[in-house]
Amino acid sequence: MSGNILEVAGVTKVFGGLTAVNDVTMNIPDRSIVSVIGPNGAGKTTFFNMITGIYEPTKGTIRLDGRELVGLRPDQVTEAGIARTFQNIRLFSTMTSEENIMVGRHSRLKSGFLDAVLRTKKFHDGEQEARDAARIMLDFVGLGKWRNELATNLPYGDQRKLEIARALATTPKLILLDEPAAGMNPRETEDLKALIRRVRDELGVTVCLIEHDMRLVMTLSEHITVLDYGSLIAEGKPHQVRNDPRVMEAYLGRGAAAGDYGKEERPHA
Ligand SMILES: Nc1ncnc2c1ncn2[C@@H]1O[C@H](COP(=O)(O)OP(=O)(O)OP(=O)(O)O)[C@@H](O)[C@H]1O
Repeated sequence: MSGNILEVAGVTKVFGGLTAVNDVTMNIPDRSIVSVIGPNGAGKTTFFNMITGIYEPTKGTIRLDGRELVGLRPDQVTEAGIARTFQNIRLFSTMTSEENIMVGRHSRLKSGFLDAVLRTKKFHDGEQEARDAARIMLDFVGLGKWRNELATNLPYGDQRKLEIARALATTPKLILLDEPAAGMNPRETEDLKALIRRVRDELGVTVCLIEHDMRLVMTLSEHITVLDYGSLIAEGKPHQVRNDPRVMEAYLGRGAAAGDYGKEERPHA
């Protein structure tokens, strides 16, 4: 065993004439918290989309615990042990918090279509298991009191936590969070930071985030990978990346302020 939960080697994605991700190699150690950063359009989301099977890489390999993921569908990647949240909230607004998580749990249910139609014992057992798992996850993220509330009625920060709970309900080995702090106020961001640490420490789930909030990235990450125009331009511990001239140039070149680069691009609450 290499000690890496994920090994991405030489991954490239070309859209027409544009190379969105260019020959990126990145290893994520098991049970670590790591970040992928970079200016807008650097290729971060495309990178996540390749890991999760939404896009097939033009080149390169992606291994989870030694198993090749390239060629798998998104649901098969979830089944293999990778969960994710998206940049924009993607909850079902007409469902309760609990139901939103049960949907996330779906890929783990063993009963099939016929079991559902015939309402077999297997179906009921599966349904109960999904409900129990949803409650455990709601309690874990501190949303137990919102169990029967429509997702759309939850405060913004709690909706983002609900998305994390839904992803965790698939019992992943690795969770990818795409801009989890976007739009959060400082108190919500602090809460989020504590939750991400608990996901790793208490559930043993490896965390990889894309994030523009540099304060969060620098205080939470054990390792940071920096992309610019699709290429990896720097990586290392937060203090190494923060002081890397290539990183400063990548951000400053686009008019960001030193020390807080990237942040002014967000409409902050
Ligand atoms: N499906 C697609 N077809 C064509 N071009 C795409 C597609 N998806 C992304 N791109 C392009 O690839 C480049 C990288 O985009 P991507 O969304 O991965 O960047 P990002 O680093 O996540 O940016 P942001 O921080 O703004 O979310 C951009 O130039 C984008 O326009």
